[in-house]
Amino acid sequence: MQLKGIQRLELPPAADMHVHLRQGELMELMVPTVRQGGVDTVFVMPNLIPPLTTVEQVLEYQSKLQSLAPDVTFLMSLFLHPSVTPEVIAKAAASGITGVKMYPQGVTTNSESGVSNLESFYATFAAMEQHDLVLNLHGEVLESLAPAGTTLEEAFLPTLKTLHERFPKLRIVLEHCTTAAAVEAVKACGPTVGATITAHHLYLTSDEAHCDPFAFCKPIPKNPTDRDALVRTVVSGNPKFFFGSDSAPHPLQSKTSAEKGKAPAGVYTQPYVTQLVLLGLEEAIDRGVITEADVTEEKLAGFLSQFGRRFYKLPESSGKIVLERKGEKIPASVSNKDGSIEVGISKAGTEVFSLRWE
Ligand SMILES: O=C1C[C@@H](C(=O)O)NC(=O)N1
Repeated sequence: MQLKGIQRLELPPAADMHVHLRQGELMELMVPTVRQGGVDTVFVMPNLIPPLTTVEQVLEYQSKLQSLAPDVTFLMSLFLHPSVTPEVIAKAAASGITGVKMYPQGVTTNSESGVSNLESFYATFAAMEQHDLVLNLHGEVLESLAPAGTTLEEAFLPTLKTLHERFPKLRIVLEHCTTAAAVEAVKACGPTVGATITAHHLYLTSDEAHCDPFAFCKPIPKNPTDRDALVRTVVSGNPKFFFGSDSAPHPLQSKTSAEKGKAPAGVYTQPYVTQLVLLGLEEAIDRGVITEADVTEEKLAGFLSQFGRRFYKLPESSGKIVLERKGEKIPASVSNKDGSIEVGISKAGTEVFSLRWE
């Protein structure tokens, strides 16, 4: 296959192992965009207001999502908090909850009740290891804790190693990894440690993220070398790395009216998420970072669909998505019927594959 020249491409539906679907009216607008982007399975983040710290809250949220999209599989997570005790973990496992997300306190959107001391959660992690729940890490330290010259993500990597050594059977996902160093750190761990890679970190760098509010997110995109290391990882066929878009919608108004550098963090990619991964690879071919021969259907299916399902112990999807070049361009935004909520989409105006389900 020659990605740049190909007119039609068939793939298994994507499994997007890191999504923000929000709540209320914004959730109602977001949920239908999951399948629009070619995705049939999502791992849903719990950083709502208030954060989802009880099994009951998570199950109630799941049933709302499920009623909005009966044909999507919603894998659910708890927000790591002192109230998530080993007893809560046992109950979560019995209720079909998949994972627990760790947000360092204050590092990103709705993470004010996040974690300031990981060691205080070791009993919870031991229970997660015992009940086979996944630990999902927002792998960054607070700016005040990062040594000069190190990224917030690189400063977190020793913690990943410590957790893996201490809990070798605990499945851990380093979410939305953005640096070559993070890729190497994940490779150095055993098979219980994996990582998600987003679409937008395959095409954004810090230059764009600092001047365009629609490219601003956490972790901040890094330099071209890091971006290109992520692209190479996607086409490497290494099953430790799988797709998780971190699609993070914020009302357009909050992005455009914020003072420079103060916009809420989050890049919204969900309605075109499969196409945006392909676009990231196409741009990398143009830059000479990878070649046409590096991108095969097998590797795309592995990264987008199979590796994530395998890590989460799910069966493969029986569905199919078809991507065709028809001159479709990404619209500027999605909005609800009465226009009261509008969310800007990443890479608006760019020509991408059209996607349909078969
Ligand atoms: O980790 C996160 C959270 C997300 C959000 O908006 O919830 N936005 C981000 O950019 N990164």
